[in-house]
Amino acid sequence: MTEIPVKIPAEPKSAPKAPPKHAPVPSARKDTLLYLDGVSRSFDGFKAINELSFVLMKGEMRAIIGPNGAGKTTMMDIITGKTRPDKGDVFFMGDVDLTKHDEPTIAQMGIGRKFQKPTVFETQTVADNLLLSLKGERRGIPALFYRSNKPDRQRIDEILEVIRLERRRNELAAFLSHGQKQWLEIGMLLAQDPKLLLVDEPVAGMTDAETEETARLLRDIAVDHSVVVVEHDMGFVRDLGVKVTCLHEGHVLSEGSLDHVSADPQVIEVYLGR
Ligand SMILES: Nc1ncnc2c1ncn2[C@@H]1O[C@H](COP(=O)(O)OP(=O)(O)OP(=O)(O)O)[C@@H](O)[C@H]1O
Repeated sequence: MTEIPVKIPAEPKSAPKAPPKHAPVPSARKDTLLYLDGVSRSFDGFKAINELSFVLMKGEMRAIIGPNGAGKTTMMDIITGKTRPDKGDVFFMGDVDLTKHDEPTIAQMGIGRKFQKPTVFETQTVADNLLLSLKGERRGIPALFYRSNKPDRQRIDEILEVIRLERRRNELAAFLSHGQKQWLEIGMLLAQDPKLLLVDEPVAGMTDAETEETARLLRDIAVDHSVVVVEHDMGFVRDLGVKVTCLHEGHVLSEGSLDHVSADPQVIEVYLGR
């Protein structure tokens, strides 16, 4: 009997390895949430940010201090995409180049910013302010027409507890004190489930008791969030109990514990004016 030749398929050549989708994160940026290096930005020839390097690790809370005009706001503007740097690296979560994204995209990526002045919806209740801020499809739907589901209500309850407003949940935001409006706005940021919260001068205009409570509130939030707080109030910064970065002329002048920074002769000279 004639054997039918069986054609044995040739062994497939091992497929060439596909290049990794993303280049590996350089070790300097590994585990960083924010990584700024050599960042500069001028306005009409004036260097508001000058070779700024700043690193925030995942899960860290940092306080940023510095005299007026030190570049704190411009730094936040660069991180959030409001201002483009002239040069330098700005990375989020190790490998996301923030200089290539616009402001709405950066917010979507999980960088939430709270400006100094509270901007809550005064004619809505405290709970509805949070409901309207929750991440998801309900954005833009008037609270009146949106039926919250159980997970939403649970999340709102959790946030109300963090921001110390459980007992005010059904009151209009207009009736809150200035400090409570600030807390509500922090809660509205939390409702967006951000990876990083940037909080600009949260205690300006607050009573002493509110200021002390805000330090506790931010410490609670920092247990499971990364936070950058820009603040002038040194008592409050001390209560935060975190690493401090002092900016001056768009550059890091000193960094470390508040005791270390406030004992730095350069800081004493330029910041404390002594
Ligand atoms: N859009 C702009 N055009 C021109 N100059 C600007 C602009 N934005 C910031 N500057 C200048 O850059 C410098 C840094 O300003 P920035 O607001 O970042 O400082 P800051 O540390 O936030 O100050 P403050 O504590 O007073 O808020 C200031 O001299 C400011 O006048």
